[in-house]
Amino acid sequence: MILEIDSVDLEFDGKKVLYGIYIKSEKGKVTGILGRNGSGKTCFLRILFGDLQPKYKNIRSNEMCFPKPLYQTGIIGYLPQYPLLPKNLKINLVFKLFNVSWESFTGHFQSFKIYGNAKIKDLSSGEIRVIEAYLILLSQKEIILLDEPFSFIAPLFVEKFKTLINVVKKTSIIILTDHFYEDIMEVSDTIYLLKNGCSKEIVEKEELVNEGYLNKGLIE
Ligand SMILES: Nc1ncnc2c1ncn2[C@@H]1O[C@H](COP(=O)(O)OP(=O)(O)OP(=O)(O)O)[C@@H](O)[C@H]1O
Repeated sequence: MILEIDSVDLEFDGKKVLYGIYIKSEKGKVTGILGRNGSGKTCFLRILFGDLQPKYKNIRSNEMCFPKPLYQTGIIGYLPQYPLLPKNLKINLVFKLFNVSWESFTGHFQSFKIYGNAKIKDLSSGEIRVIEAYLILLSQKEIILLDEPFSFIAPLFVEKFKTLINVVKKTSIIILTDHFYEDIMEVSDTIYLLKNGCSKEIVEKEELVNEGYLNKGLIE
C-alpha cells in the first residue's frame, strides 16, 4: 500500500499553515516528519486522520482517492499529543477494548506487570503514554500515525518502541513526528521537513542545518 498526500491548503484566520505539501509513505517504510514548533506537523497528521478539514487536500492510495475521512474507514490509528484514555478505565479492560494482548505488552514492558488490575489514573503520565503508544502501534491498522510517541518516555522504553516500529512497519504504513529528531532519523526510512508551509524530503542530515532546523554543532 502506498499513501500520498498533496495539494493541502490549510489556513487559520487568513494565516497560511500548510500549502506546499507532498508526502509519500508506504508499507515497509517508516516516514518521519520533522519541523520546528508551529510548522504544522500535528495539523498534517490530523488532516490525514480526517478530524481537521483544510480548504483543500488530496489523499490517495495506489492512485485511488478516499471519498470519506480516513478515521471513518477503520483503516487508520492515530496517537494524538493529548491523553487518549479515560482515567477511570481499568488497564486490563483497555487492552481488551483495543484487542491488544496484555501478555505481549508486559513481555516487552515487564515493569507494567503489577498494573494489570490498576486503573489508568493510577499510572504516571509517562506510563500512560507508553500504554497509549503501544495500543496504537499494535492496533493492526493499515495506517498508523504517531504524534510525539517518544516524548515523556524513558530512553530504554524509546529503544523498545523503535524495535517494535521496525516490526510493525512490515504490515502497516507508519508516519510519525517528534522533536527527538535523532530517534526519528534512526527509525525512519524517509524523512520530510515541514517549513514555511511546505514539505521537503531530507536525504542528508546536513540539509537539516541548511534548512535552519538544526545548529551545525549538533551534527558534528
Ligand atoms: N485550531 C487552531 N486555530 C488557530 N490556529 C491553529 C489551530 N491549530 C493550529 N493552529 C496553528 O497552526 C500552526 C501549526 O500548528 P501545529 O500544532 O500543527 O504545529 P506543530 O508543528 O505540531 O507544533 P509543535 O511541534 O509545537 O507541536 C501553529 O502556528 C498553530 O498556532
